[in-house]
Amino acid sequence: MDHHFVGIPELAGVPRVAVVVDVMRAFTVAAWAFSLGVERIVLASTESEALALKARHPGWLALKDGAPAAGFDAVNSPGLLRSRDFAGRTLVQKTTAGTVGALAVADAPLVLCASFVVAGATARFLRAGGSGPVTFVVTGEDGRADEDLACAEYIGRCLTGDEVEVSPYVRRAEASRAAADLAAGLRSGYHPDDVALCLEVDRFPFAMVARREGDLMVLRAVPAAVAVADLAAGLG
Ligand SMILES: O=C(O)[C@H](CS(=O)(=O)O)OP(=O)(O)O
Ligand SMILES: [Mg+2]
Repeated sequence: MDHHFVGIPELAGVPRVAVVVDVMRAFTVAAWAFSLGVERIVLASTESEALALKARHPGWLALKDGAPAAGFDAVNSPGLLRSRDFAGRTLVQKTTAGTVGALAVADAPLVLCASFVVAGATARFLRAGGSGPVTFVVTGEDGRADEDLACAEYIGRCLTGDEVEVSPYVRRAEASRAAADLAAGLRSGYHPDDVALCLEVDRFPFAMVARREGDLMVLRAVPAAVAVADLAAGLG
């Protein structure tokens, strides 16, 4: 099938089906947040928008990448997040690449956000819906981030339904510049386990679907068994 792999600056027009990939670390973090009880993630375009949303909605939490900052409740690190309890909370997320990529395709009829921890569920969700050709948004390094490209290509191969050996894709991600920078502690808001946590394949059984809800772009965890048609009917 004719999938497209594009960086954020290359996006032209509105894709029919978009899978936005950020392995390190936005959509690994998002998946961990859902596993820790977050009900929905609101994707914000700026840090000030994230803080304004939090201020307008008592009980909401805000997360951003980079160093911890006043007003934010968490950073973009799976290792730092995993001991938290977010039961029933709404989390506003703003990062450099991942959330920007998802907002760039907000008008697409179907948007999934993905990383290795939800790769299998993402592929099963798309196959159950018979999605057809997918536009993979490779969010890092203007489309050249190999951790994102490897994950996108892996999901693309899985869409054929064939058995796909994941280890070559994980090795590429492990050798990526983002992994090296993270491992060297060059990125802020970091835990030493972050690279390993971002390279776990299929840790979680859900896909992550982003949709406009009013004037917000909202990400939700959806069981892979829920077909696209059911989602459209509001059963997701
Ligand atoms: O937090 C991250 O890993 C990055 C920001 S940086 O490259 O580390 O400065 O953001 P993301 O949107 O998750 O790629
Ligand atoms: Mg990234």
